Amino acid sequence: MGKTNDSRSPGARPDPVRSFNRWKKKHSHKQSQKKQLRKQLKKPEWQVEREVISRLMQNYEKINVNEITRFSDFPLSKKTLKGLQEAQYRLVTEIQKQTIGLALQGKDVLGAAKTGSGKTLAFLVPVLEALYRLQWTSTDGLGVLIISPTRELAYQTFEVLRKVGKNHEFSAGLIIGGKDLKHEAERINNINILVCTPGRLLQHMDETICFHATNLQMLVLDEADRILDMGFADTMNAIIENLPKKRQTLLFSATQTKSVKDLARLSLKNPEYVWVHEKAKYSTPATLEQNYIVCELQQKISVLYSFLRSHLKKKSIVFFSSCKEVQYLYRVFCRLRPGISVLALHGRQQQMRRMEVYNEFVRKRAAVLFATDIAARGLDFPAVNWVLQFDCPEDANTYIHRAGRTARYKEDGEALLILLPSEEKGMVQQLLQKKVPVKAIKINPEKLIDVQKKLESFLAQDQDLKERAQRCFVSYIRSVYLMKDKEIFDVSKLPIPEYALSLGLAVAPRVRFLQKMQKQPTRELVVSQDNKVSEPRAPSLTNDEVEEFRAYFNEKMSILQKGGKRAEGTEDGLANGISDEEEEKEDEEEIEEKLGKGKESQPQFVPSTDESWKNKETAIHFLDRADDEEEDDDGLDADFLKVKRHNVFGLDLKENKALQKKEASKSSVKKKVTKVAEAKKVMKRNFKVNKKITFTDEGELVQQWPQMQKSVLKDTEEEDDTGGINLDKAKERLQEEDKFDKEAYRKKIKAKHREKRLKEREARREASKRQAKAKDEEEAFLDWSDDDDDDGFDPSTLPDPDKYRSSEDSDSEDLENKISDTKKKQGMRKRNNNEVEDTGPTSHNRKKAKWETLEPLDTGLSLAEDEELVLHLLKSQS
Ligand SMILES: Nc1ncnc2c1ncn2[C@@H]1O[C@H](COP(=O)(O)OP(=O)(O)OP(=O)(O)O)[C@@H](O)[C@H]1O
Repeated sequence: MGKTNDSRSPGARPDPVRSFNRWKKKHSHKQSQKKQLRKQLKKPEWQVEREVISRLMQNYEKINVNEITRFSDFPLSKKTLKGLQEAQYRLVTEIQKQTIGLALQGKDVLGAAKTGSGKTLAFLVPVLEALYRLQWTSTDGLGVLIISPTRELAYQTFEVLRKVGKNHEFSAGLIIGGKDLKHEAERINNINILVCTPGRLLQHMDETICFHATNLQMLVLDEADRILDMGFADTMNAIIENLPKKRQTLLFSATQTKSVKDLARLSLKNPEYVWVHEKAKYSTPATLEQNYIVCELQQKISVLYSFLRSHLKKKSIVFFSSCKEVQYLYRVFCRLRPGISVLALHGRQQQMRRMEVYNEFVRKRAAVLFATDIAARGLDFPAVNWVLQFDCPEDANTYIHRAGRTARYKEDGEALLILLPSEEKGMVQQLLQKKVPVKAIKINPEKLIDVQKKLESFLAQDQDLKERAQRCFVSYIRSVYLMKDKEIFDVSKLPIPEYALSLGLAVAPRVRFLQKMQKQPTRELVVSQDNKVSEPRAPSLTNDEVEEFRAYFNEKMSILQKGGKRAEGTEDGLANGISDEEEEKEDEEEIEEKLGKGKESQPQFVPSTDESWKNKETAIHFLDRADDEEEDDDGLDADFLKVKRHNVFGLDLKENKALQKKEASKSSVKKKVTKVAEAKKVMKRNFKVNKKITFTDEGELVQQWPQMQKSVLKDTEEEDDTGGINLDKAKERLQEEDKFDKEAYRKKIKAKHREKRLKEREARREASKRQAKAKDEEEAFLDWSDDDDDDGFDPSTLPDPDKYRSSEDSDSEDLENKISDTKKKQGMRKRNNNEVEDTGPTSHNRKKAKWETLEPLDTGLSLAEDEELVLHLLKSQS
């Protein structure tokens, strides 16, 4: 026993626990060393990304269009692919297949494909990849510019960009008109991808100090042919000037521009033309069924109403040529209650309203949208069944874009074009040339519902609607008049009175430009005849002519004032074809053109030596233009008119005189002369105001005009008046002056009243005198005591004391006192009686009371004689 086991003895096995712990320690140390090493070796994320990018870029060259069916077949970033997948985009469309590869390779691309074929993604994918390739961050500023012709299209593109690019870190911004410029200006510098309309972009380029595009990598023009056409020419040229020359440019449209001149402006480098459907049989989607009907202008509204009544469960877009047509017909159709919800979209609406309408129409399953051409291009409303072209489009391209709002991306759709008999031949020909398969169909007359009477009754009740109808009328005629293709659009063939009736108007409004067009030769004749007469014509102007003359100035001034504010919103007008802002712009151009014509024609008519003829000629030109201006007025709101008219009277005559004196070339801009300016002028010339001074009877001088200041503050004011006007003092002085005037007025009134009172009293006295005289003495004798009023007492009614007591003055005095005492006593008693008898004493009672209170008079006669006397007196009284 007592045997111990020594574990440390040599040869004994080591303790496994201890050795494990030692191993564990070593191992963990090695692991941490390895970890540290790995950490040191690990590349930064950007570096890894760069490697991925370079691998992707190597694959760009290997892209084989024929092998691509899906987006994932392209060498795209994971972030873009994820975004596409999440938005349910997997298979590529033809235009995407053919252009994305080229764009990834950095080439300039001109892409054209039918409407609804997916061109938006064809440029958005390369946009995202371009910035990804460059590892763009928010601090790098603006990298890509996407320009759209309309606000709605820009908004739609921006939404798709947000959806597809949501996994990228770039910032994207939407810059369109109708929002606060300042608000946009604060954010614009942090935007990497900017979706915008041309007008608004240029405004920022001009007005936002820190906005620049020096780092721009890519420029995209959606609906490129539209953006590069004449309408946007100036704006786009200015924008391009601000962009770096070294950049990639992508142009997309369903109707692509082939103009070398247009493309030269963009300085494209060996661009790749991709016309996906160039060899296709038709230039419109195969799933789109297209028909046209021919009907008279006056039938069109009834046709539209009948169409809507038979398509209540469908979603339709109806295109009109001008905003005013949309505005009027929208209201009328809302009142007609066709049984389907009616919406309106046009360039005159507020931006918020436009967005609301856009979103509402996207959401609705069945509805009809009345629109101008702002909705013709690019908009991707889902599930539109019908596109109706109420007014003939400007050209075949506009037709294609309008019709393309239906039958998008493999969906079906139908398009119906309404043509006037005069438009049929030319338009159908154009469409066939453009490979648009349209078939003529006929209206079923049994299904046609005539709404003219209803419209007439609406207008009879509603003045505002009537005015809208008039504007609609003029606007439509003008749109036809301004169309370029005169083979299709012939304004002289329009049934004008019938058209007015169809709008509900009993009388066709005067369309002055048409009248002028018809009268042109006559006017010239008149002028040349007048030319032989030496009498100036101006004095023979009628009042109406003078009014028109004034209206011309007014309109001209308003146009000149508007001049500087046209940048914003230009895109909408341009997108409208012939509508809104474009209408106005064209009006302005027309006016300017006529001004120019006027200048040129003046020497022809005006003998240079005869000044009066210059005046006459000026008047003639103005009247010409006033004709046109009324046409413009049709397009303006009643408030503005009021404002304009208000301006007229301050300007016209001065303008007239100035124009008569100066040459026509200098007449375009006149500075408005204000009353203040005129007053200053007078002050400068040191003119003195005439005074009117009169003399009083006392020979005092009284200044009657200008009125003299009377208040005490006068002197101090004069002392203080060292320079300028002290407003506070002037106010104080006026208040004092006011008090002074009021006091004087009060005194005057008081004196007047006093005088009146005195006159009245005098009149009363006179009347009572006359009354008294008229009564005989007896009566006067009996009545004297009845007189309450001391003033009314007439001493002449008393018996002449001289007759009885001529020498007894003291006695007579006593008698008088007696009488007065008696009178006083009587008066007192009478007052007492009055207090007792509410009803008041009758004259009989009063007399009785008087007799009762009289002291017995000693006549010196016997009682019998006294009685005799009394009886006699009583008899004579009765
Ligand atoms: N690869 C795709 N897969 C599925 N749907 C697609 C694809 N590409 C586009 N689309 C859908 O097709 C519709 C039309 O696309 P998009 O608006 O880009 O046409 P577009 O060619 O630009 O038309 P437009 O000429 O009228 O402007 C959209 O609804 C879009 O979501």
